[in-house]
Amino acid sequence: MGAREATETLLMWASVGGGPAVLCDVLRLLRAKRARIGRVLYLMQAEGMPLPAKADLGDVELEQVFVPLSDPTHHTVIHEAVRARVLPRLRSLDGVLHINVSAGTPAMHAVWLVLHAGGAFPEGTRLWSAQRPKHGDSRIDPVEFPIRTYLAEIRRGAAANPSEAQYDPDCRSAARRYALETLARYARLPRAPLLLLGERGTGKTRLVETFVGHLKGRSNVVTVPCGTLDPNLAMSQLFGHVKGSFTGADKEHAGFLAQAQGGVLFLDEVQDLEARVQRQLVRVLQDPKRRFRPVGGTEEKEASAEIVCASHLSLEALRARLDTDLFDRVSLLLVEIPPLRECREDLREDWQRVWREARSSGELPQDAPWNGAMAQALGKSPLSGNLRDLQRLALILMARATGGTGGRWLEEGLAEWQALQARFEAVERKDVQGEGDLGTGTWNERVEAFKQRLARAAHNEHGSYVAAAEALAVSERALREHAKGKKE
Ligand SMILES: Nc1ncnc2c1ncn2[C@@H]1O[C@H](COP(=O)(O)OP(=O)(O)OP(=O)(O)O)[C@@H](O)[C@H]1O
Repeated sequence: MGAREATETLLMWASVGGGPAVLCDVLRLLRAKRARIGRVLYLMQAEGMPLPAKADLGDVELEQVFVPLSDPTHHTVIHEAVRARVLPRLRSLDGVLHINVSAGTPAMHAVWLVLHAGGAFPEGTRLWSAQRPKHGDSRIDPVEFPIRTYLAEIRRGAAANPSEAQYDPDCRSAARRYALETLARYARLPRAPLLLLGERGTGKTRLVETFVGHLKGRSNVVTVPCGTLDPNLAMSQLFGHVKGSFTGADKEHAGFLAQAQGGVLFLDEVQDLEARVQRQLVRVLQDPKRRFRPVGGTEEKEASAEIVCASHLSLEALRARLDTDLFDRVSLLLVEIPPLRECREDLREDWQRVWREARSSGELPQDAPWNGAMAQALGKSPLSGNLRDLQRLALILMARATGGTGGRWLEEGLAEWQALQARFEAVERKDVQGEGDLGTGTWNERVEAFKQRLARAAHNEHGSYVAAAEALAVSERALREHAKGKKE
């Protein structure tokens, strides 16, 4: 078979014990399995290891890749070396990649399998296990351990113990790095309530459920989207109730706070809690043991839970919506998660993460598509829906890529996303500016209401009160006061 026809690649370690004979054996056995190997990436731990004779290789091109290993039995050392020296070479491959996992130490086998499970190799990669017994014939068998098995294992582990931080604290943008570093510092403090503010879709919920839970060493994170609590039952939903405490309470109910015992109670959109619940929470927060009384109960219970709150509102708007005592207690430690438009240096990484999560089919590329037009479109979009705008783009592109709409799916999908974005951005602007609705009341009340909307719109447009005040040549304080609806 000529090298021009053969498009498949074999990747394997140079066997220290077996030498070139192992490679020739593997090539022969793969050929018998109808693999059309035209190229071999031959990984060598030390320079000067023997190579097969040209005649034994025939048309197969051999590319030596020197991967120095200080310790070939150490998983981390091997993993790092392979990531740095081998994976970048795989970008240029066409055709199927075959990997012989058998040559090398057990640590090397494990690294191939983990990389495969993590999706580091091109779609369609085949793993092989080759054996050369002292007696009898050599053989090569497919590694029968499908990726799904690993992934299921990883997901099971992650669900039971979400210890992996989803955010990369080494992010590029100064704004996000500052926020994450502050969050990490604060989250390590036991029993200190934490408040996260950030626009919708900046990933607050995910951050609390993974990063904060992990930093606090508490895997049990009970998330309560406060707006979903039933106004009549909110007290019981949060603090529980005893049997018979109200009509329909035919058995005792523990409530979210008790469920978060020893873990984290995450109150998302905390301003949506009704006033009575807010008052009750004040009591819980001022007690280091987090004691509370279930509805209808006489005895207090103790929930040694950490409390984290989040809101998409600005600090000013949150202050206006929360009970003052509650606001004072939950806002002791504040972290503001910046919107994506203030972290554009991280955009490509964010896009890659969102793509990987949204990727629903093995037919789709593992790596998020990227070109100049996309960089430009994403770079200039206000991305007011934050990660959700990226999710929309991923879904539009995926629908086109899998829908058989031809080769221009990327350009056409991008144009479709831009058109939709324009619609959503317009809705967002109207929402902030209250376009078409000039309110009711006296002239002065309407003027005040209008100033409030103007101040909020300026904040939204410029990303912060400082920037908005500078652009409009007004004092930052005045702008904040207007946004709060406070008269001068
Ligand atoms: N690091 C991440 N990588 C990929 N997707 C993410 C990441 N963080 C969050 N997401 C996804 O982005 C979306 C928004 O995240 P999340 O719900 O955590 O944001 P939020 O700030 O709590 O917004 P909202 O209050 O609107 O729910 C979710 O669909 C979530 O799954």
